[in-house]
Amino acid sequence: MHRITPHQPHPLFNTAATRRLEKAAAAALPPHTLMQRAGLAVAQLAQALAPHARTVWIACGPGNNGGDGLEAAMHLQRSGRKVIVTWLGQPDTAPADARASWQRARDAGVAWADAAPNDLDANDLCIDALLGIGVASSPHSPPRTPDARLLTCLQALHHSPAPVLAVDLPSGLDADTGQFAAGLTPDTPPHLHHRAPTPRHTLSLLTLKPGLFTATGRDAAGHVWLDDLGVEPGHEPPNAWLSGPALPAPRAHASHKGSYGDVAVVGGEGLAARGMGMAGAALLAASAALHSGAGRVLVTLLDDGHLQLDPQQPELMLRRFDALALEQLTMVCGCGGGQAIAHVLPEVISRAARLVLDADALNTIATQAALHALVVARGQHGQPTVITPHPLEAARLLGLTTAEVQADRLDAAQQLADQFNCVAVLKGSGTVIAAPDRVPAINPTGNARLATAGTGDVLAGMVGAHLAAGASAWRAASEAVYQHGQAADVWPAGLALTASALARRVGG
Ligand SMILES: NC(=O)C1=CN([C@@H]2O[C@H](COP(=O)(O)OP(=O)(O)OC[C@H]3O[C@@H](n4cnc5c(N)ncnc54)[C@H](OP(=O)(O)O)[C@@H]3O)[C@@H](O)[C@H]2O)[C@@H](O)CC1
Ligand SMILES: Nc1ncnc2c1ncn2[C@@H]1O[C@H](COP(=O)(O)OP(=O)(O)O)[C@@H](O)[C@H]1O
Ligand SMILES: [K+]
Repeated sequence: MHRITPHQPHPLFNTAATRRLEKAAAAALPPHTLMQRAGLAVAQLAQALAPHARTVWIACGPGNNGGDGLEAAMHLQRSGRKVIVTWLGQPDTAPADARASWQRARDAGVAWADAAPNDLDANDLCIDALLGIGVASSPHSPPRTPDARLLTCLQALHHSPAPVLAVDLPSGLDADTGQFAAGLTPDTPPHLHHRAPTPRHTLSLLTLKPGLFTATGRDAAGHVWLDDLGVEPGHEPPNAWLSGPALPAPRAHASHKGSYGDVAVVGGEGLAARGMGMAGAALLAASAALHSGAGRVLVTLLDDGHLQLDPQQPELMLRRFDALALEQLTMVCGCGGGQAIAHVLPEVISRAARLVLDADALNTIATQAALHALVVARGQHGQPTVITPHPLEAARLLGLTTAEVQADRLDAAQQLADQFNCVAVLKGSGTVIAAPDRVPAINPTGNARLATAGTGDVLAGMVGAHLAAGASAWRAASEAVYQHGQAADVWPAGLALTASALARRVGG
């Protein structure tokens, strides 16, 4: 068993793949073995997380997730804990493994209760073994009204003053998408709790599931642990990867600014056009490219030559659009581009050597099929392209609603990559990186301090710098996304994270 950190990549397996692995492993082992291993792992982690707990309340659902909880209850009771179990199953209808563990918990003498004890405190522990990968959450399956006792237990776990250890998954969370099943979403989003959140842990069993790392999964899961129950994934291919850090890229002594490439940022509609000056977005992207190590950074502002120099960043070279040698440049196009970006997009998409499309470039492409076709053609000509939409921009590109994009972020990112024939970065908690014919990746770094205007522009500039230095579109996107999130993760407490400060720190 080990805690999952962003320091190395991990394969992720969805429910169907996990079920196949479970079936193959179970067939090769004596009956009940996997549940015994799962329950023991849960009990061991519970002891480690709450060594001084007076009471351990274990909420057990009717299926095998509940069985894991019952098995853990037996171990914890035997080790001298005060264990209270609420079991929503019935001996005559429970799956065979869960029934066997119920019997073992009974024999060990655990206490049974209909609901959570009302005297739990921060030193105690709750174990959430209500629902695991068996949760039926497909939007296509008929809506079901969850049973009242299940909802009461879920609420008790959600509002518990004691830390919560979830078995396999936070109950109700879909392992594939990181969204809660209908009717099982916690009532108060964590950011609206007016108290320090209680620690949450999830012990994922057999495999790590993608839903733990994207959409609402990160908040729900808390710290993620894995116990593979002694089962190797064998020939089962992962459905996604949790990204790891970039390989170090030492600079040769015999190198010069030309070795690290030229980035040109095009965007920043001027104030005169529509009364909405957006030069800042382009300057943020340019600053990030500079601090990420680009050899030279050019900036083309779509402001009719209003700004001639950024005195804060004299390294940035302002250029008129017609003075750019597009075929030699890594272009970062769209940050603060407004409507003005439409005039330059056809040329940029057709001619740029390497290209990052962000923000208003994407909004414009979403409305013009001819531009979409030009992006697709870049892939056919082997010209690297990365698109960096947030969920609303992704929805516009795909003709979906934001909710539909968020409902299955891995699938949405893959659709973007396939439809636009390029690397797609779907931003947000658990940013997804996808490319045609490649297993997608979920980024493990970053946090909500990034939820401030301009951080997306910073990311676009960073991707540009990586591309300019010679990385493939995939590497440029995944390394930049990782480093962008990592900068936020190590951000000093008490210091405001603003986009311009982030841009200055991204190079380490
Ligand atoms: N995979 C492995 O290798 C191993 C798996 N193990 C463990 O087994 C777990 C999977 O067990 P599982 O298949 O029995 O499903 P589980 O999560 O208990 O849920 C099924 C129950 O929930 C109910 N239910 C479903 N949806 C609902 C809803 N929306 N609202 C309300 N109720 C809903 C559903 O009701 P039903 O649809 O049958 O009426 C059924 O009663 C897995 O996560 C891991 O912990 C380990 O022991 C060992 C190795
Ligand atoms: N809650 C969050 N957790 C992790 N990353 C976040 C969160 N909120 C925002 N981000 C990141 O911050 C950036 C915001 O980008 P974007 O929405 O395009 O902002 P802007 O257009 O203001 O620059 C993205 O990289 C996104 O992944
Ligand atoms: K659970």
